[in-house]
Order: sequence, then C-alpha cells, then structure tokens
Amino acid sequence: MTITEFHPVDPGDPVVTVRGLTKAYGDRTVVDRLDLDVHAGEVLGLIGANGAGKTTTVECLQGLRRPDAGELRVLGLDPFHDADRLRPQIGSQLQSSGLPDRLRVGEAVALFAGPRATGAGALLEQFGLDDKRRSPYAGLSGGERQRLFLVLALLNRPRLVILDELTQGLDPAARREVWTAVAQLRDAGTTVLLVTHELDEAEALCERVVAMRDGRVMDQGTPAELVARHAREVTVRFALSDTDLHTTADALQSLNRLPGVTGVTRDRGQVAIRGDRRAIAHVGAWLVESGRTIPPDLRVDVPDLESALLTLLDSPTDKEGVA
Ligand SMILES: Nc1ncnc2c1ncn2[C@@H]1O[C@H](COP(=O)(O)OP(=O)(O)OP(=O)(O)O)[C@@H](O)[C@H]1O
Repeated sequence: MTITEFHPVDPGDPVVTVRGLTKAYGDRTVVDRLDLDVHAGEVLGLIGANGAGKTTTVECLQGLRRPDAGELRVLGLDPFHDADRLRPQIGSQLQSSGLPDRLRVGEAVALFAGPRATGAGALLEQFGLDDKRRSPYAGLSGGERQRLFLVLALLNRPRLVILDELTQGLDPAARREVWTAVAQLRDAGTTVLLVTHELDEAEALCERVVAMRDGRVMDQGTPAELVARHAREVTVRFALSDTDLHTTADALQSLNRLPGVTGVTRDRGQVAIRGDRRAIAHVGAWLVESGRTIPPDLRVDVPDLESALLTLLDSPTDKEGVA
C-alpha cells in the first residue's frame, strides 16, 4: 500500500474552518477572534513569534482545549464536543511528543494502531525505519524519532495531520530528512497543518502560510505573496575596483539609473545596489554590457519569508479591540 491510497481528498474542501476563535488563560487573551481555513490537500503553515498563540490554536482544533468563544469545525465536527469522533481522524505530532525510552519502534506502532490502521510496514519503509523495528526509542537519532512520530501520526489513516515544531532541535541533515517526509505527504495530497518557527521550512513545504501575532492573524497567503507584500527590497553587492574616480562616479550613476534600482552606495570599494527584483536582471545586464568581468564576489540578497515576517512583527500593533 502506498500513502496515496489512504487519503481520498476533494481538493479545496474545507477541512478546518475557524471563525472568531478566542481563548484566554486567566485574564490574558492569547487567541483573539482568530479566523482560519485549511483546505483539503494543502499544507498550511502557522508561523509567528513565540507566544503568538499557535499551539493554543492547534490544541483547540484537536479538542484538547475548550475555546472561550468562536465557531470551530474540523472535518465537519466540533472539536471539543465531538472529540471522541474526531480524534481517530486526526494524526498529530505535538510539541511535547515523547515515548518511553525502552519502547521499541515496532511496539510503538502496535500500541498506536487503532481499528483503521493499515500499512504500518509500508509506512516504516517509506520513512526509512523498516530496519529499526527492534530499536528502542532512546536509541533513535533526532531525525529518526521525528520520522517515527510521522509514522504514528499517519498510522490510522488520518484525514488531517497536525505537526507542531516538527524539526525543533534537529541538525540540518535530520531536518532535511524530515522535510523530505513531509514533502511526500504533501505530494500525496494529505492535508497538513504545520506549526513552525523555521521559516525556511515553511517556505519549502507550505503552499500557504498564516502569520500570527498576539493571537491574531497578521497576514496570510503563499510564502511568495507574503514576501512580495512585506519584504520587497533586494540588494546586489560586488567590489567595484575602478581606480579612476570619474569612471567610478559614472558607473555608480549609471547603476542608479537602471530600472528597479532605488539606491546605490559604495563603501571601501564595495558597491551595494538596492531595489526591487528588476534590479537583479538589470545590474547583471549592465555588468555584461559594460564589458566588465563578472565580479567573483557578486552577491544577491533576495528577501525571504523571514524578512517578511520580521517586517510584519515590527509593524505597529492595532491596539483597538486587542484584549
Ligand atoms: N496552560 C497555559 N496556562 C497559561 N498560559 C499559557 C498556557 N499555555 C500557553 N500559555 C501562554 O499563552 C501564550 C500563547 O502560547 P502558545 O503556546 O499558544 O503560543 P505559540 O505561538 O505556540 O508559542 P511558541 O511558538 O513559543 O510555542 C504564551 O504567552 C504562553 O505562555
């Protein structure tokens, strides 16, 4: 059996619909009238600063916390009141997931398998754990542990998979292994809600991201849309080693006139050209057309989701109505 057989999806169907979710701990509102949609077959990333309310939101979606207000529908059910019916349909790996040290991989799979479970062997093989069946949890590497949690999350053929800080604390190679596993889910059309601080991870895996701050949605869209809206500026840098001052001044002026360029500075022989994405192409063409050798230190800093989120988190708070 392959993973694609588990998840009959009608792309675009609402899997999660949240309207006005509000949750307070004591007198502190940590999720504040939140709206959220997750559609069938998409990988949606929930991103934001520490304490933005991401984990509380996914805990409410799994019926682990009772919302103070709001309409929540997960696979057509109310997560809090229909928790028993919903639980078998959701596969989750929570931030605090852990297993007893001596539990072997095969035993964990047997323990977590519900009546709907099928294809455990295929899953272990797919996630590279087939030869680890007899290994105790304590003997697994970080990447193997996270892949085991993915196997356990998928074991009961869930219609929605929720992953909270899946790659936290993993080394770069292990992160890549886990990314590959999530990309497999995505390619198989599984609906995934991914809570992450790792913005390169969100960029690599998520079709859509929702950026949260103080319990509210700041913006949402594809990673590229968020970058385009909040972090447009690119910088092209290289050493401009003309010794003749006139030539240098002419060069800087002509760079400054290129389409898309908004500013040019030169500091100790290094020129920095700022602008929008058009500037990259025009600076490249300028270097070629001016007959210069392409500088070996030519570097292009392109904005990414991290710069977009930093801009968003820096924007003024909408105090009005914030509890
Ligand atoms: N059980 C609890 N009791 C009281 N306060 C809590 C509880 N759980 C979370 N909080 C607080 O609620 C706020 C939101 O926490 P939450 O874990 O939902 O945010 P988050 O966006 O997931 O943060 P992080 O990225 O750090 O995990 C935080 O300030 C946190 O300290």
